[in-house]
Amino acid sequence: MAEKIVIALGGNAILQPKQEATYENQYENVRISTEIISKIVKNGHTVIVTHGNGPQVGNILRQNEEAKDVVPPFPLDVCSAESQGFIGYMMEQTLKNELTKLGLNREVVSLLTQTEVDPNDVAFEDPSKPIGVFYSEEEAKLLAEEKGWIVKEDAGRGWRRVVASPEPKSILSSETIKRLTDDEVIVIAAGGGGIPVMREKDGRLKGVEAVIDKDRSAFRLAEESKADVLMILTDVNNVFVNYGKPDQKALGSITLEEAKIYADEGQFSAGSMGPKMEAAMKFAELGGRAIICSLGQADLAVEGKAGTQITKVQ
Ligand SMILES: Nc1ncnc2c1ncn2[C@@H]1O[C@H](COP(=O)(O)OP(=O)(O)O)[C@@H](O)[C@H]1O
Ligand SMILES: NC(=O)OP(=O)(O)O
Repeated sequence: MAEKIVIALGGNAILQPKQEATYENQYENVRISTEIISKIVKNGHTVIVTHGNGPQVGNILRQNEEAKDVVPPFPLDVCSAESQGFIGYMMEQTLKNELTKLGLNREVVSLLTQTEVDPNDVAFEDPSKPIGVFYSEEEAKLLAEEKGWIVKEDAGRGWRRVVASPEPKSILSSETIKRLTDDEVIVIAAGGGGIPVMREKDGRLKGVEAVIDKDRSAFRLAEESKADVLMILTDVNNVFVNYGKPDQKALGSITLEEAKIYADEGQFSAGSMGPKMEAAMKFAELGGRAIICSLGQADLAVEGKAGTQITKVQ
């Protein structure tokens, strides 16, 4: 059965933590991702692709700060737009090339997308979104002192700069995205969670200095574009219970009720699997099928043969 699938690509799909952030490295990673996505399209499904931008937006912000005496720096929402632009460019180009290789002549378009947030969101008081590269605790604390950054430990992987990450209220171009997908166009949208914007009292839009979590905005995108499937791709084949312990167990097909029990037990870490499971559970609550799996098993997972699959009822 042909389905409309929102595919959210994790940060690792664009840049692995130990890789240098060169254009070439990121382009090749994106090409590998789009090679797999093109197989899903070949199997007859409609896809909307979204992606993270944590490492990239952090690096762009840093470039702005380091060059501030030569070129005036841009605010974080503009850095977010820049990262969405360059990742979208790589994705649009590689996806088109991979589809052509498979003999598919499909239109691919990358939309610079704004995401509305609430300016009074409590998240502004407690920055939590890691961006940029990883540091040792010592380096991070030194940078925090020198540059006035807020730094935090990132899910056991090292220390990173953090910025505010408000909840996405709505994806501003979701109606257009829906129309394009109804017309069989493959859309890349809301990259990096979308550019955070707020509405002034008179209704005008204004940029907000923050970075939205892409798993949360992927849920909004799936909800608003009326997708059948929300698929979150990361670097593990499945979600696990007792992750990292000798008795860890991979989750296959589970119900929303089971997922809620595991979430209440604290099985999903706040900075990594937590937001993915939160998005997946919200989507399952709406009656859709949510999948969390690795990039390499994405096409199998769509057919229900891999990954963690969450639905309201089995
Ligand atoms: N319960 C769990 N099951 C599987 N992976 C988990 C779990 N808890 C934490 N993780 C970690 O979550 C990571 C994926 O989250 P993250 O690195 O933020 O994803 P991405 O950057 O791909 O969006 C995995 O590499 C794994 O180390
Ligand atoms: N915006 C965002 O969530 O990016 P990452 O997935 O790269 O952290």
